[in-house]
Amino acid sequence: MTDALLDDAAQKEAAARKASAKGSVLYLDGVSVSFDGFRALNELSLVLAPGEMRAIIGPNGAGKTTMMDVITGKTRPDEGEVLFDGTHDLTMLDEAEIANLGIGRKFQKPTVFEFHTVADNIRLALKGPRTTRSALFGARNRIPDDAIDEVLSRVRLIEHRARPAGDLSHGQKQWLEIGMLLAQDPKLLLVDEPVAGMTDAETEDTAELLREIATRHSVVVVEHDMSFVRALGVKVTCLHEGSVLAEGRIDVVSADERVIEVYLGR
Ligand SMILES: Nc1ncnc2c1ncn2[C@@H]1O[C@H](COP(=O)(O)OP(=O)(O)OP(=O)(O)O)[C@@H](O)[C@H]1O
Repeated sequence: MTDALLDDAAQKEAAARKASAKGSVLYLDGVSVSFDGFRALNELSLVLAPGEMRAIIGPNGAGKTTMMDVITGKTRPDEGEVLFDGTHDLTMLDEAEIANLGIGRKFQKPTVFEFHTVADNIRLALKGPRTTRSALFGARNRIPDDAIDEVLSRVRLIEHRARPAGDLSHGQKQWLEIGMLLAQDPKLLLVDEPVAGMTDAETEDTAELLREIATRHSVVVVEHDMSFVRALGVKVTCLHEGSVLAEGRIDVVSADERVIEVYLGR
């Protein structure tokens, strides 16, 4: 292709992306973030459709965490647009405001309340006043057990409801934390490396769990485990040096020479 044709194609792509902002749940366009002159995100653009689950892959330092930090308001971009639901400009909001809009994030390490029961962990997370005290002794005691059990069934922990969360396996703690997020009924769920440290069986169950979750919520999941990403069966975005290197079906992305060179072939 000539330079003129390439410019034309890039402009058409940008125009199509712009048009897709309206109906999207998440829209990033030309997002850049620098740390001391180093570009962690470099004109990153990404569009997530309502109800879509997207897997984000890419080598260490590609910008995956920084992208999640920008979406959740932890990091402000130097430039670029970040829209939620086509209307909310996330670059103007703080972390609490973004969480209240319905964006939930699960970090890699599970952070459950180890000394509380599994059921009480969900009780704490269900909508209502936010202090632990009021959650356990006040308003949230009136949350019907049915609501708690519904979440626990979804995350496969119903049989463990009365156990202290600290007794759960690593994988079960991850599910409990996902359950705590689901209890808040977020519109968009951001999940960072959910299967790191899990057994093969737990990894398979987590893929199934996320597929179920994606029937009711939009999901962005960052993960290095390619068999897990394959099991999700969703569109994949490979980041490299802060930009999208390749995007599409996993079999296409994983066969891309550039993806093999910078990531999979290592
Ligand atoms: N607060 C910061 N200050 C300086 N540099 C940072 C900061 N946060 C991230 N970086 C740098 O930005 C780049 C992107 O980092 P990021 O954590 O987003 O990558 P990643 O794709 O999540 O990597 P990994 O797979 O290792 O988690 C890295 O080179 C990192 O060192």
